Amino acid sequence: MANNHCLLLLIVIQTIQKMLKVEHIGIAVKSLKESNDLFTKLFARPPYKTEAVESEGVSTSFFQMGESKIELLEATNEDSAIAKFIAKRGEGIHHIAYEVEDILKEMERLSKEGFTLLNKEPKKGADNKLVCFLHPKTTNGVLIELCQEIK
Ligand SMILES: CC[C@@H](C(=O)O)C(=O)SCCNC(=O)CCNC(=O)[C@H](O)C(C)(C)COP(=O)(O)OP(=O)(O)OC[C@H]1O[C@@H](n2cnc3c(N)ncnc32)[C@H](O)[C@@H]1OP(=O)(O)O
Ligand SMILES: [Co+2]
Repeated sequence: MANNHCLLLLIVIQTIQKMLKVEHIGIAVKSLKESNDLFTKLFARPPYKTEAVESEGVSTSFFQMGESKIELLEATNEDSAIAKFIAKRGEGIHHIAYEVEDILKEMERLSKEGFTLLNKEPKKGADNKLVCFLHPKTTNGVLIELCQEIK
C-alpha cells in the first residue's frame, strides 16, 4: 500500500512538472504604443520591457501579473501571424503560453499524444525563452505556446 502511494505521488509530481504555470497570455493589438498606454492605465504600472522579435514579425511588450505576464503583440510586417489574426478576427487574445521545464521532452510527449507542433525545433522567442507552438485546430481552437527559460 505504501509503495502504491509513493508511485501515485511520483506520477502526480511528474505531471505537475511538465507544464509549470501560465507563463503569459498573448494579446494581438494594432498599435503597441496605444495599447501600452491603455494597459498601463488598466494595470496602474508600465510594461517592464519591450522587445522586437524579427523572426516572428512582431514588437512586444510585457506586463508582470503575479507569476504570469501579459504579452502585447503588434505586427511589424503583413506576413506576421499577428497581422493575419487581426485581419481575420480583430484585436484580442491570441495565445496562451505555458512554461515548461524541458521543451524538447514536452514537444516529444505532445507530438506522441497527437497534437500538431507548428515548429519541429524550439525557436527563440521573446523575454529569453525557447518556444514552440501547437496548432489551434488540435487544441480546441486555442493557440498554445510552450516556453522554456534559456538559462
Ligand atoms: C514574440 C515571440 C513569441 C513569444 O516569445 O511569446 C510569440 O508569442 S510570437 C506570436 C506570433 N507567432 C505565432 O503565432 C506563431 C504560430 N502561429 C502560426 O504558425 C500561425 O499563426 C497559425 C496558427 C498556423 C495560423 O496560420 P495560417 O494557417 O497561415 O493562418 P490562417 O489565418 O489561415 O489561419 C488558419 C486557421 O487558424 C485560425 N487561427 C489563426 N490564428 C489563431 C489563433 N491565434 N488562435 C486560434 N485560431 C487561430 C484561423 O482563424 C483559421 O481558422 P479557420 O478560419 O476556421 O480556418
Ligand atoms: Co507569446
